[in-house]
Amino acid sequence: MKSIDTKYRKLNLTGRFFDGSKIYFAVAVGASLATTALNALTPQIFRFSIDSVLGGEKYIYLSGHLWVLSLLLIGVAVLSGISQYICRSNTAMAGENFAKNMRDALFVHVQKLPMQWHDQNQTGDIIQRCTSDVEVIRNFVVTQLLEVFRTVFLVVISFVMMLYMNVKLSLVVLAFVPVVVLYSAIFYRLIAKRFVDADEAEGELSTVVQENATGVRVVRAFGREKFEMDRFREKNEIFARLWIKLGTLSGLYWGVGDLITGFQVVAVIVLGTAEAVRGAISVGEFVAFASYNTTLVWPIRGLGRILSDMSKAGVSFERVDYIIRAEEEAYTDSDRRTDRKETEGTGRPHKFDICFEDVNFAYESGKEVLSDVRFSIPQGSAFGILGGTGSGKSTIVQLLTRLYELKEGQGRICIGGRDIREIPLEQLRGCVGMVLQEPFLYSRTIRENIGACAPDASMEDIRRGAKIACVDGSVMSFPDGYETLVGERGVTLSGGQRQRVAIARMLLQNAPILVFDDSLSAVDSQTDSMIRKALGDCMKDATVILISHRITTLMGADQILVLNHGRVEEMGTHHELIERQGIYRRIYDIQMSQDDRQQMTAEAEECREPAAEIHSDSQSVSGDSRNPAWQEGGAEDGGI
Ligand SMILES: Nc1ncnc2c1ncn2[C@@H]1O[C@H](COP(=O)(O)OP(=O)(O)OP(=O)(O)O)[C@@H](O)[C@H]1O
Repeated sequence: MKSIDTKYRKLNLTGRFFDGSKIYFAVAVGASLATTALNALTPQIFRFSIDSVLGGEKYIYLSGHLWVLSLLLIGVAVLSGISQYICRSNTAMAGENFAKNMRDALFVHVQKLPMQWHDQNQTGDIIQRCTSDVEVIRNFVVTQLLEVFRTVFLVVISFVMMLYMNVKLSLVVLAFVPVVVLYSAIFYRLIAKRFVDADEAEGELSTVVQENATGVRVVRAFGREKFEMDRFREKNEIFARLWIKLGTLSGLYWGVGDLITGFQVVAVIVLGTAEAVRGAISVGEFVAFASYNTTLVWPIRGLGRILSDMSKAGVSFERVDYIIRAEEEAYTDSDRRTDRKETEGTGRPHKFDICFEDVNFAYESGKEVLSDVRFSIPQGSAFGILGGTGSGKSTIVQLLTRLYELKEGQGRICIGGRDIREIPLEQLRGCVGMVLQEPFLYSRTIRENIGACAPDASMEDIRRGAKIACVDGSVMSFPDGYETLVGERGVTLSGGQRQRVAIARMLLQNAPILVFDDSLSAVDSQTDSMIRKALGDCMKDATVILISHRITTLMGADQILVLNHGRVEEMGTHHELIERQGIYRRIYDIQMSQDDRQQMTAEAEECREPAAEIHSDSQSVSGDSRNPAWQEGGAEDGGI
């Protein structure tokens, strides 16, 4: 039952990806059959040509018309060439369309898969499923499937001709067919499992390469080259060994196959010669028969290749289907609405206060990461979150944007009084601008990176965002300015520059809720303070969530939440928390040694006379002090 279901899914999937290519495929099949039919005529022309010379009385009428046979041969060759061309060009179009549809569908689907799915699947393996597996399927569906049609037609047509010429010899040929088919089927079963192993080994090898290419700095910094080389060698060894086994098996298949077909050809030649000597068959007929036999032998032998390709394609189908089958992010009823008008209760929220109500959360691994988390953030205020590594700070913002979903009974998160599960995902995420500690930058120019979320942004807008994020000066110092190409994941920029480019990108998104997830960690305290001041100026209405390990980054927030092992330990303003003598106070004391306090005072003084780059950046940030909370933070920085 399961296998019928799987086969049906495969057919369904194939049909779906053939959209727009069916006509090309049909023309290719038609042209291939025409070529086969034309080729089947050639042995008959040879037969009549030979018999007209050697065949005596019976064919005497042809001897004066050999030129007609020559013309026929030329005509068949020309027509065969034309139909070959039509077949190949249409096959290429059908194949490329098919693969394109498949890649499109996979890419779009992967975009919609939940974070849990991405957590459980390796990037290298996903890439392989979307590229080489698609190629294997394309190759089979377009090339081999066509071959199946051609083979069946060729076998039928050749066999009819052979039967027509000599029944006894035809039966000899026929006797070998089940042997070859059975042999191919056994081979197919043997090889199928090995293809699964080889494909999986390739996925693992790709993952090692991908991880090393992206993590090259870490590998070098920790001197992990040898370890990584050994890891690669091990995977490479397994991969090579599996393909060698496959190659050996294939060699055995073709060797034994050659032997079987060799026997068949010998049998036909010996018996055919005897029949010709006996006069039961003319020399021309014998030559034509041998020719049909040869054309018949190869496609039947090719059945093994078709079956082995089928097994490869079957494995690749499973792997691609694994992605297609994966459920997309949990969409609520409101997500499915096509009418995205801003009607009450369905569209984008109108208010942006945030409320976490008794939130408990665990990832797939099962351990509870957040327990009874309860807090609210009024619209337009700044909210700081402080907590140790792994205390659940990032989880809070991942839940806010529904990158991970709260299940029934795990509490509620509201924006503007509405449960976020009722807000369409697109609208929800459009409301929240986020900068991560290690922001991802595209391998494009800085201008394109900053404008990535705002396609209509002008150069002026881009520079305004960059100035607020205090990165305009650095960018302008590059020879190519905003056209500077950022290497993969921004490797040509420093960590702090990457964070600031990401902040500029977020600013252009114009979101009413802004989340800074430890996103000022790579900039120095002075620049951190400058950026916060500039942001405070221009983001007066935004609801801001600041996550940081640095008390100076958080102290100006209206409320600060201290998270300890997923629980709310303390909450209040900086002054309240200092007075409380709890964890916050202890961290404050550790971070603010007397020396630091003095240094901070000096830095704050300097802030009033910023360094060249920062000065030029900050000067361009216009406006008065409009976000009291943030400005207060700046003042406190200065005041200590
Ligand atoms: N995708 C995930 N799948 C499973 N567990 C996760 C996942 N993301 C985080 N965790 C676990 O959840 C806990 C909280 O992680 P989280 O990233 O929220 O902490 P954090 O306070 O932001 O830490 P840091 O300050 O180091 O960034 C950690 O124990 C972490 O291992």
